[in-house]
Amino acid sequence: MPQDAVIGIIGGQGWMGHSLGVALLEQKVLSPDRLVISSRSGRGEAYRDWPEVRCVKDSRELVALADIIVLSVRPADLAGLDIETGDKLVISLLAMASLQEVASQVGSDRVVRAMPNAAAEIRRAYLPWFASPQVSDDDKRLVQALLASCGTARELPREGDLDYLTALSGAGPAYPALLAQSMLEHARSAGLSDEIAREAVMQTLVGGSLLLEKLGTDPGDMVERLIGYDGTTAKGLRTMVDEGIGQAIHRGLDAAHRAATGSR
Ligand SMILES: NC(=O)C1=CN([C@@H]2O[C@H](COP(=O)(O)OP(=O)(O)OC[C@H]3O[C@@H](n4cnc5c(N)ncnc54)[C@H](OP(=O)(O)O)[C@@H]3O)[C@@H](O)[C@H]2O)C=CC1
Ligand SMILES: O=C(O)[C@@H]1CCC=N1
Repeated sequence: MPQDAVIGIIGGQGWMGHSLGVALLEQKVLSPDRLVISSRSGRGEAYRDWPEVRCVKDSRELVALADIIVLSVRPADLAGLDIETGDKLVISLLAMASLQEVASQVGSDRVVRAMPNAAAEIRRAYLPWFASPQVSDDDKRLVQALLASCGTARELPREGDLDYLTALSGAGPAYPALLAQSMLEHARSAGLSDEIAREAVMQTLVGGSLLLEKLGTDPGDMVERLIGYDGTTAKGLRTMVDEGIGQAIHRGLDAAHRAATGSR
């Protein structure tokens, strides 16, 4: 990254914006004097440890101060952004807004679409991104370095893949939370105390996910291995599969994907 490049995050007090801003500062990818953030409600608590971070209310002021602009407002607020970035590099974190929509809203052709997820808060997000043809190789290296501060960043070959991943990885903790909620309800109804039920569910999900990550094999192999073991777990797995858990997940991802593509 150019030593003196200033990054501006529009919506930098929000959930994704502050996760990225704080990650960049904590990992010293950026010094605080090179970060500018904007939010209509002014300076919040997110940057209290870095008083050198400039916080402005007017995003046009941010655009004037920054060399690279990150858009982290809600999709519904995109049309209300009254900014003109010239040919500055713009990185949009917005769901649903295409490269073309972002480019025409801000007036730059150098646009990257990235899709974080809420695990950016603990630097464990998956962050796929897609760049317009006007984005140079140097720009791409910089984008990769900025996004990698929040987890695993990956350039995609097609914009459509980003719409798909908005539905899948963009949801972050949502689908694990749904599974956890259902397991927790069941454990409570079986008479376990809330404390033990929560501990059991969380340690099972976290431990199981870490093991799958470490093994690096197809998760289907683990399902088959446990079905082959033919014990208690096999009974649970077979019943869940027969009851249509696979179809329910596919239909849910289809619905989220349709929402992510909007009218495109
Ligand atoms: N949350 C998530 O899990 C994920 C979110 N995303 C995407 O990230 C983007 C941000 O989402 P998220 O962080 O959750 O949203 P938040 O509502 O937490 O943050 C949005 C921020 O934008 C600010 N804002 C709105 N309009 C303006 C404006 N005109 N100028 C300056 N600041 C403005 C708001 O502050 P104020 O009202 O004070 O201006 C707010 O702090 C969204 O587009 C979403 O699609 C992507 C993946 C996951
Ligand atoms: O639910 C949403 O709209 C946000 C954006 C993508 C994932 N979460």
